[in-house]
Amino acid sequence: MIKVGIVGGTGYTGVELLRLLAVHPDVQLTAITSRKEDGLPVADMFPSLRGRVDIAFSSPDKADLKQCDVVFFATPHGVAMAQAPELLAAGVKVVDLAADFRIKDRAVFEKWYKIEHTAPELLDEAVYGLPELNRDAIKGARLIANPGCYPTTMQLGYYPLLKAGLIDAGSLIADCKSGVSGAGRKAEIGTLFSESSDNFKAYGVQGHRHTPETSAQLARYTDQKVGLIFTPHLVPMIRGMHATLYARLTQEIDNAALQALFEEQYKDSEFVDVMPFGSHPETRSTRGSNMLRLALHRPEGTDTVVILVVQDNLVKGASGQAVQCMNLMFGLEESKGLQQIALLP
Ligand SMILES: NC(=O)C1=CN([C@@H]2O[C@H](COP(=O)(O)OP(=O)(O)OC[C@H]3O[C@@H](n4cnc5c(N)ncnc54)[C@H](OP(=O)(O)O)[C@@H]3O)[C@@H](O)[C@H]2O)C=CC1
Ligand SMILES: CC(=O)N[C@@H](CCC(=O)OP(=O)(O)O)C(=O)O
Repeated sequence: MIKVGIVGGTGYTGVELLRLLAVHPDVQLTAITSRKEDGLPVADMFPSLRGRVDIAFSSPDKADLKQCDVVFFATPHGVAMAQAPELLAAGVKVVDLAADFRIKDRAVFEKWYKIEHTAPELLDEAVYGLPELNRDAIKGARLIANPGCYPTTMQLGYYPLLKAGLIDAGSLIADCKSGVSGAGRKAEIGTLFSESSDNFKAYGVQGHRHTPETSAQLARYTDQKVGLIFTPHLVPMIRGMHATLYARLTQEIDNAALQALFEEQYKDSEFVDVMPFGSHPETRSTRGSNMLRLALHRPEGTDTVVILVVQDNLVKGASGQAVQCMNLMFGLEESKGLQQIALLP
C-alpha cells in the first residue's frame, strides 16, 4: 500500500483528493493537515466521506508526513517549496498542486506570484505533471509540479498542431471559462453566491499567471516563438472549465487529416477523448471525472482551427491529474482509481 499524506485537506482540491484516494485500491490515507481543524475527524467535516475515511486532521506541525511514501500539497502557492526539501531528503515523494515548481525560471515565477522562491535548487529537478505529454519523466520523478487547470486545457488542445508544425505559434488565442470552485474555498467577495451567480465576467485580461506557465510549456514543442493571448472568465457554475482555442493554419490540411492527427496523438491516452469533428463538448460531460474532452472545428472560409476543450477543473484540472501522476510514479496503471464517469444531469 502507498502511504499518502495531504497538506491542505480542508480545501476544494484537498477534499477532491480524499474522494479519489479513499477508494483507490493501493492507497492508505496516512496523514492529513489543517491549521484550523486539528483533531477533527475528516468525516465530521465532510459527511460525504463517512464510512470511507477514518482519520482526523492534524495541524501541519504535528502531522508525521515523513512516514508517508508521497505527500500531496493542496495548498496555496508558497507552502510546498518550504517543506519539499525536507520531505525529499527523507525519501518522501512530493506532488505539488500549486505553482511552486511549475515555472523553471525563478525570476518569471517571482514576477507573477510575487513571492520569493525559497527552494530554487529544486526547480530543475521538478517534473511537470502532464502525463499525456510527459509520461516517461513522471515515472521517474520524486517531485511533481502538477499543472494549472487552464494550462492543462490549453496544452492538450494546442499540442498536436504545434508539434506537427501546422499553425502560427505566435498568434494563439485562448478564450477560457472556469467554474467558481477554481478560486478555492477561501472566502472572497468575488466568489460569494450573490456576486458570482447569474453573472458572467472576464478577469486577468492584462495578464494572468497561467500565461507564462502555458507559453513556457508550449515552447518545448515548437521552434517558433510562442505568442499566447489567454483570457479567463468566471462562469456561474460550481465545477467545470471550457476552453475555446484559436489557431491560424500555415499549411493546407483537410478536416479529416486534422481529426486523424488528434486521434493518433491521443490514442493511448485514456483521459483525453477526441470527439467527432464539429462536436460541441459540454462541461457536464466531465463533471466529477478525470476526462478531458476536445473537438475540432474549422469555421467556413477561414484558415483558422478552433479547438473546444472541456474538463472538470478539480479533477483533470487538479486532483485527478495529481493521482494520475502518483500512479505513474509508483508503477501502477495510470488510470487506477480514476475510472469515475461524469455525473449527469
Ligand atoms: N481549485 C481549483 O480548481 C484548482 C486549484 N489549484 C491549486 O491547488 C491549490 C489548492 O487549491 P484549492 O484547494 O482550490 O484551495 P483552497 O483555498 O480551497 O484550500 C487551500 C488549503 O490549504 C490549506 N492551507 C492554506 N494555507 C496554508 C498554509 N500556509 N500551510 C498549510 N496549509 C495551508 C487550507 O487549510 P487550513 O486553512 O485548514 O489549514 C486549505 O485546506 C492552490 O495552489 C490552487 O492554485 C490547481 C488547479 C485547480
Ligand atoms: C476561477 C478562478 O479564480 N481560477 C483561478 C485559477 C485556479 C488555479 O488552478 O490556480 P493554479 O492553477 O495557479 O493553482 C484563477 O484564475 O486564479
